Amino acid sequence: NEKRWVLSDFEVGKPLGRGKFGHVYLAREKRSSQIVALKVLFKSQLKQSQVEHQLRREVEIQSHLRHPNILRLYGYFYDQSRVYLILEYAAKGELYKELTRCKHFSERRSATYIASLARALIYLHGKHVIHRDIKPENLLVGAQGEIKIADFGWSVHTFNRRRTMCGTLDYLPPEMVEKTEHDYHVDIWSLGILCYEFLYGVPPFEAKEHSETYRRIVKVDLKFPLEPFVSPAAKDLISQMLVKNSAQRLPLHKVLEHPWIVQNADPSGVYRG
Ligand SMILES: CC[C@@H](NC(=O)c1cc2[nH]nc(NC(=O)c3ccc(N4CCN(C)CC4)cc3)c2s1)c1ccccc1
Repeated sequence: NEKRWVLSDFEVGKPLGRGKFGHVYLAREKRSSQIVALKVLFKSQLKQSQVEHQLRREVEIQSHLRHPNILRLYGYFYDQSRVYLILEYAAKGELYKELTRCKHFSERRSATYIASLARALIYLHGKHVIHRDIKPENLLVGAQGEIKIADFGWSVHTFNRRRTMCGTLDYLPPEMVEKTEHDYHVDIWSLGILCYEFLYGVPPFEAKEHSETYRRIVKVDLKFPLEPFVSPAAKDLISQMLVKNSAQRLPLHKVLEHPWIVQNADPSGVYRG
């Protein structure tokens, strides 16, 4: 959008949350009265972490995406000290807070979210984009209860490679932990981790020490607790996604055809409780 936005185009409201390098606020664009989320990032912090290129990529990628389960980026602007991203407002907030509150999700709710995310990833991969950071903290919930992938800070176009990694190891597949080459199959692994965490409330390879998590990931040391009860079909799907050899992970379109998804996911992609 060639429109040049400025801060005075918006009435800024309450803070909605915070993340790396800044905060996000509820805001209203004055001319259209459209409600948006205004993400404000500090240039100083971006510079000292050398992530300006990553932010440019996030903006470039997310601004061209159009999918019901991917948070829209409408535009951006900057001033002396900050960069502002004009984002779609997800009215039901952060998914991980809901997961913390519920402890774990039902099979229907989990399957509905996993199906929506599989469709969003099929769309992304079709555009040669890998998200690479699919985890509860980067998922939001829209007004109708639909799940939305946010924060494309770690996404890349498949032709270029990646550098160092920070944040939780839990979601990293073996090839990223072992720093070997990787491709869009990493998102299938993360979706399997996410499915497990939705159902059990914790990621499968969680451990006290990073070194222990690392060992469990590369070994694919997958165990299913006895509580809460989870159907064999769900375990089968997770086991077909958390496969060390990335080429053998269940392709996303097969995830959508899996019996557990077919029998449990709400076709509308919205969990109505
Ligand atoms: C995912 C992190 C990322 N966040 C975004 O980009 C974000 C983009 C974006 N769009 N809409 C959001 N909505 C909210 O954050 C939100 C939070 C709580 C809400 N409720 C509170 C409880 N109540 C009962 C219902 C309403 C409603 C909406 C967020 S966060 C980020 C990264 C860096 C810096 C700031 C933010």
